[in-house]
Amino acid sequence: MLEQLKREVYEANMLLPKYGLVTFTWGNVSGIDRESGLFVIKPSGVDYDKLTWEDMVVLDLDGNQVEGTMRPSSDTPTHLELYRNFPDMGGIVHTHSPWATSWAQAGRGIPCYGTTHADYMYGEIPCVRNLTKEEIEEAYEKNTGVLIAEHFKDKEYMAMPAVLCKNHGPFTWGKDAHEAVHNAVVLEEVAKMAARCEMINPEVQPAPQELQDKHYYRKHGAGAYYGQK
Ligand SMILES: O=C(CO)[C@@H](O)[C@H](O)COP(=O)(O)O
Repeated sequence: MLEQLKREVYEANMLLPKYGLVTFTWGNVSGIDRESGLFVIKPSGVDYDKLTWEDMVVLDLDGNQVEGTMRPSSDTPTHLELYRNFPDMGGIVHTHSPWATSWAQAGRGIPCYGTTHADYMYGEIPCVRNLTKEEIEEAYEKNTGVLIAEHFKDKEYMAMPAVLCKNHGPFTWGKDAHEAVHNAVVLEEVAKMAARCEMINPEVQPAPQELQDKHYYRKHGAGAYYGQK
């Protein structure tokens, strides 16, 4: 079932250690087949050097595991919540990449200080609040997705394919698993540059809006914006 998607999602997962976004078994990538309403995700706790494409787990949008013997990623409920709320998302990545996770732990969004950021993400990369004690106890991973969905409701979420979850880490997305990983790599680079930028100049200001617009729209076309629809 969904062999091609499993291979794509497996290859996307293998890019996480390749680009230095994960240590040990941290992180996970999924991809969805909108026609069947089934998505594929990495199994939980499996070393990347032991992972195979046949290990990928298949679930439906009710969260039922329809194929695969291994336990799906512990973050599956978050991926599921995002796929259910955002129809243009074709692939989702979660990592603990160190620079992006540092901004998440600091509870700060990442301002757009330059064109590298502006080429991919329109404006400040948001950091959403902590979950409440009740939200954590009720359903931590699901409510992480609910929180992200609340933030991006009625926004052009594909113009800002990244979010930081306070005291946790980043999630990114794209039209497919590979684009979601590309955005995860960009996020980590941008997080590193922004942190260093503030170290070099604590008074640094975001890049002029016209420069941000020029770069974002040149790459994505006019009309794609991260604001109210
Ligand atoms: O965010 C977390 C843990 O805080 C997860 O991303 C783990 O780091 C990976 O979990 P599995 O995908 O292996 O279940």
